Amino acid sequence: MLTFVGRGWGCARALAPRATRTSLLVVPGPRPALTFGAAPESWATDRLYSSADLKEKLDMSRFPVENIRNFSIIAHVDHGKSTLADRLLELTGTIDKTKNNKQVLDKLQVERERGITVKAQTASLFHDCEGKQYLLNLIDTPGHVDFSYEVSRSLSACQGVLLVVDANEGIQAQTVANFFLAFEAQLSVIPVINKIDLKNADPERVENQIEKVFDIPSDECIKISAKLGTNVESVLQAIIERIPPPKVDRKNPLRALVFDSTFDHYRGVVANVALFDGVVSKGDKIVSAHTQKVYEVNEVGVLNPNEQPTHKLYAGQVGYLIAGMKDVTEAQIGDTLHLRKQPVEPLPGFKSAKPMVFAGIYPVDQSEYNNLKSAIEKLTLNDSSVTVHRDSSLALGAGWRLGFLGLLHMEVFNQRLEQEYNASVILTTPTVPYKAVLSSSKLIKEYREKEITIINPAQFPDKSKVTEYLEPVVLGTIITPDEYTGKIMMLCQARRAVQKNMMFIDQNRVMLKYLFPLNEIVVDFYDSLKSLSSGYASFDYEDAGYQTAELVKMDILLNGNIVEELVTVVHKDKAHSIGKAMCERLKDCLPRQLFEIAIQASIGSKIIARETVKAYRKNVLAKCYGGDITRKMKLLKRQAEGKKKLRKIGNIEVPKDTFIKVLKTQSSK
Ligand SMILES: Nc1nc2c(ncn2[C@@H]2O[C@H](COP(=O)(O)OP(=O)(O)OP(=O)(O)O)[C@@H](O)[C@H]2O)c(=O)[nH]1
Repeated sequence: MLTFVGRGWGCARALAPRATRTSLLVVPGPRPALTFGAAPESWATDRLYSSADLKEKLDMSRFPVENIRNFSIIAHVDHGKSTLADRLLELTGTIDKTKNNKQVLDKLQVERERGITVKAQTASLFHDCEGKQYLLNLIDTPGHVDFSYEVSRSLSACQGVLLVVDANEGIQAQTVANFFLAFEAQLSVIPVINKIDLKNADPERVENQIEKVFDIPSDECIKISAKLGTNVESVLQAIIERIPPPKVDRKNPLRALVFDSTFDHYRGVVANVALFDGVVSKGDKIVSAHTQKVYEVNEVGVLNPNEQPTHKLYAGQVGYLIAGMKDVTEAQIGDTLHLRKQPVEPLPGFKSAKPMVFAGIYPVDQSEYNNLKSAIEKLTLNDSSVTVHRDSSLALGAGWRLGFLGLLHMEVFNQRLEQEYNASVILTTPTVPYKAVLSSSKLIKEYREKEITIINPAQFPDKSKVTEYLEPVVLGTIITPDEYTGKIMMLCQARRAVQKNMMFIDQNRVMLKYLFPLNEIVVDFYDSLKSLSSGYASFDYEDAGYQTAELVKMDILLNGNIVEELVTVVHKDKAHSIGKAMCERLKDCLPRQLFEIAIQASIGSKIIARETVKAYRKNVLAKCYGGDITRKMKLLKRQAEGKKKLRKIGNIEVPKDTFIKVLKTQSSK
């Protein structure tokens, strides 16, 4: 068993907002050094390092607690968090003002390619205002529901938030979810209406929504264009005036919360810390409350926005610390660090992750097992919301079963494995964690408990050995223009959802609450919702426990051989339509081969759907008339390389991406 399974040693966070929210249950982790490539040229690091006032800038004692503001920027996806962060970095001189500053805090390749934030990023800004020098610690957070664990974790280091709302789109589902995270953590909320430059912007309507839904007086809203920089100074002013300084005591012994960390191949763990009490300096001997291991602090500093060493860090401040932690298990997010001779009561830390979907992951080639193991270890250190269990399969060999917070999370993790670690993997059908109450005494003895959680469909116990099956449910929030309500209600019904609430948030926007079986929304609900509503509806969900369900295990077979990647658990009433859809989709995706292929969906020995792929011979040499042997050799070599990307099931060769394509249809029926 890998050591990082169930790293949620940490205790329930006292401040925990929305205890049931999925995102809260997570202990995210550090980024690897690989992601810290060269900083964008626009970063003014040279200026900071070489300027005459460098020494003065890095003396953190010049920021008394009352001059510190710790805040996060939270919002629905694409409402402009990272763009506002850019403007704040520019306004405070942290980065030079150039036209090239676009989401500079989104450092990962996957973030830049997808145009989304997946990892919260910290930056310390030095700001002079009315003769006082302020230290503003900004945390830019992701907007997508799959990454909202980053939001909840970031909030533990803050006293306030900027709640950014798009002036055209208005309040969306993640706006509501993020507001409640901040509200329940008792943080000051500054509503910022962004994109007022847009032609269809209607800031007054959004102000009214904010007043109605969040009970925040409309005159507290700040209207800006982060893109053009319009009125962003008012945001800086509001941060100073409306967010309280942290409540800390520098005279107490050191108490530092590790709220994030990265892994550097040369320096080991770089921990992001928020100091709740005391002071930490280079050379201090510190202790991890979790492991009780002692370390010497090699470096402390602030992120401005990249690392800048300082002499010390003081309570109330947020920065980084390097103390020679070399092993992945030493870098626990949520840990409390204290001085060796001054033990303290540990901070509450964070709850462990509660994965919403599980998928098997296997090396394409078993000889790559150890490389993949090391890549997964490093990446889960970077993102410890991923849970890892060792797994093996007859067809796929040794591998792991990973738990993710959603499908986008799974895709991003897979993309990062490929991009940052050059790993080539096979992913199996994502499944939600079902439960079974066992009736078979043999099984109860084997599992040593009556109620088991099933994260691998291959281990789904037969109906004859079970009293009942349970499926996870979530409370979903949908916000949509009124005209789409009817269609959306039909979609929800088709997904076996039960309506819980409905309210108008303004004259033509509706907020719907539904209880959904998790497996009905995990794969493609969001895509269907977006296409039904021409992109206008938004969706967010939180954990709502379990309900009984009639479940069956469904196999997909190719010429009688079970495709391990596609074994899935489905609701009894949907087995036929899902099986049929998967067979049809496989037929579309499978390349024709030299012989006929029968694609079948079965429940036990009962075949419930079938499709056939006709035989076909792909002769890559067909176009090579005459005797150009080098050209023929080239084509044959290319064909051989292509075969490496294939998976063999019986004698059938299946391209790796076929299964991912097929999975997309799984819950659409
Ligand atoms: N017109 C206009 N566009 C803006 C403004 N602010 C941001 N945008 C654009 O909105 C898009 C999303 O901006 P981001 O800053 O990446 O949004 P985000 O909230 O950080 O996105 P996620 O991190 O993925 O949730 C980008 O194309 C920005 O250029 C604005 O004030 N006006």
